[in-house]
Amino acid sequence: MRRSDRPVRPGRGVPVDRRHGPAVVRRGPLPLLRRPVAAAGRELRARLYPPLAAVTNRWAEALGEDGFPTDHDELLARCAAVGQHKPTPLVLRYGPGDHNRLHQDVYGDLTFPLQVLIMLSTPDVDFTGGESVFVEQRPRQQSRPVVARPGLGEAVVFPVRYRPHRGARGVHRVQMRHGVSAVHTGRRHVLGIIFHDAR
Ligand SMILES: O=C(O)CCC(=O)C(=O)O
Ligand SMILES: [Fe+2]
Repeated sequence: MRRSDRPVRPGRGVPVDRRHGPAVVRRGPLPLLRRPVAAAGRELRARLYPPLAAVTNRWAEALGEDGFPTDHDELLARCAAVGQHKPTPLVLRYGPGDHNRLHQDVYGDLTFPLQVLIMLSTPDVDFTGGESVFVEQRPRQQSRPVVARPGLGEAVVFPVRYRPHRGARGVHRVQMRHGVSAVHTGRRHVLGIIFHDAR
């Protein structure tokens, strides 16, 4: 199958709730992906990949897992070999009331462990609300939230599923999910870059 510029699927991740009067309409943040954005997303993805692969390979070593190729084309070839052909970079648009439930962007057997979001709007000017939320789940502990408010053009790099943590009994996985708190006013645009393709 040819890789296309179409978004993977509407509202990557899990749908958000959006209230229209008395009815609750469930829909995801609107995926907007036009050709130039797709091309920019692909180039960014390839250029951001090598230093992140170096980090994930240190993680893999610490956790006793298999590592990842140092070249993004090689990762995409491995994705294709397991049926993951669809490109995943996506521009998401959130309007008032839109949010994104806590989720993990896993789209097949092959998951590259880090992903990136790049803020395309100016917080407090273009929108209010709409914080990026990350929740860590450590074994036998209560969940720990972390909130990020990237400015226009700023990026956040975060784990797709888990990160290594050195505890008293060695290195273990700390699970992580991410989402977005409700946008109160305005429009919030984000470029989401996931390095593995989707099934
Ligand atoms: O809009 C955001 O801050 C995060 C969107 C998201 O779920 C992603 O980029 O995977
Ligand atoms: Fe996501």
